[in-house]
Amino acid sequence: MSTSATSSGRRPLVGVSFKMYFDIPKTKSYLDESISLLSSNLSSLAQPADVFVIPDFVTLTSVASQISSANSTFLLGAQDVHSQDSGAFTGEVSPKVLAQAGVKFVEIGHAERRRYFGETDEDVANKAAAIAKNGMVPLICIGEVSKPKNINDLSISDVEMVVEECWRQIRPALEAMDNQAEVVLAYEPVWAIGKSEPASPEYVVKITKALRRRYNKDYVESAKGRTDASMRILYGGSAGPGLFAKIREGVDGLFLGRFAHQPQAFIETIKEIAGTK
Ligand SMILES: O=C[C@H](O)COP(=O)(O)O
Repeated sequence: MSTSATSSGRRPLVGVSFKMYFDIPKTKSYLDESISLLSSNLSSLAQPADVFVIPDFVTLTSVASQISSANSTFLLGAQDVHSQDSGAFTGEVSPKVLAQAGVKFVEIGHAERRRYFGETDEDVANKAAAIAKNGMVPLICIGEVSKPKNINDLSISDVEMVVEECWRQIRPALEAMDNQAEVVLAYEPVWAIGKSEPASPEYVVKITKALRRRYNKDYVESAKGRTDASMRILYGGSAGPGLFAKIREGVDGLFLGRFAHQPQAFIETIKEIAGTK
């Protein structure tokens, strides 16, 4: 796909994480089918989009080989990383090695890593800086833990409270990175992950628009040297085909999980985000 930007200056972005759902044969067959489907649909896409897949660490290099031997436009992601390039950190994975393996996006701060493995905002900030230093893009997951009580009738201060909770998770990372570094925010309300349906489109648009306003106020208009184009926002949390059109006002794409674990559903969602001719 070409690298030209959309009118917003931000290229659409969509990707899927396999979390720990796929075994080795499933990862291979999923990629084979998705690569073939994407390549046969590529010429019908209305605009260029960045499309990534995030396998587990064991299959990362074989997925990289599958992508490159098929000359596919898929980009590679990783589910986590350590903040140091090398050292005595048994069981961890180096950002330098991920970059050597061809990784472009590194997911950090996912709600499951925060909840089960104690990842903190400080860890996320250190990892974000290491990812950017190694020439990759941090995909920083943020989101409020609890569903607001009056979700269908949010006041300005309700929205501000959610944004504040998210902003506490992202600010240390933005401060730790070079101002020129590109970043992706995956806004995933924790209460909407792993459910049968996503947060309501109205809610997602309100929060994601407010997140972008906050970013522009704090980092673009304040002359901190960041640009509007250097941060893309994705929505994640039980997202799938049919959602993007309803929330496109607030986001640059989707971060998919279970509802893109069938290649056909993944490709359908990519087509919705890039548009078709
Ligand atoms: O990493 C992806 C997100 O956590 C969403 O997962 P899900 O769509 O299966 O809820």
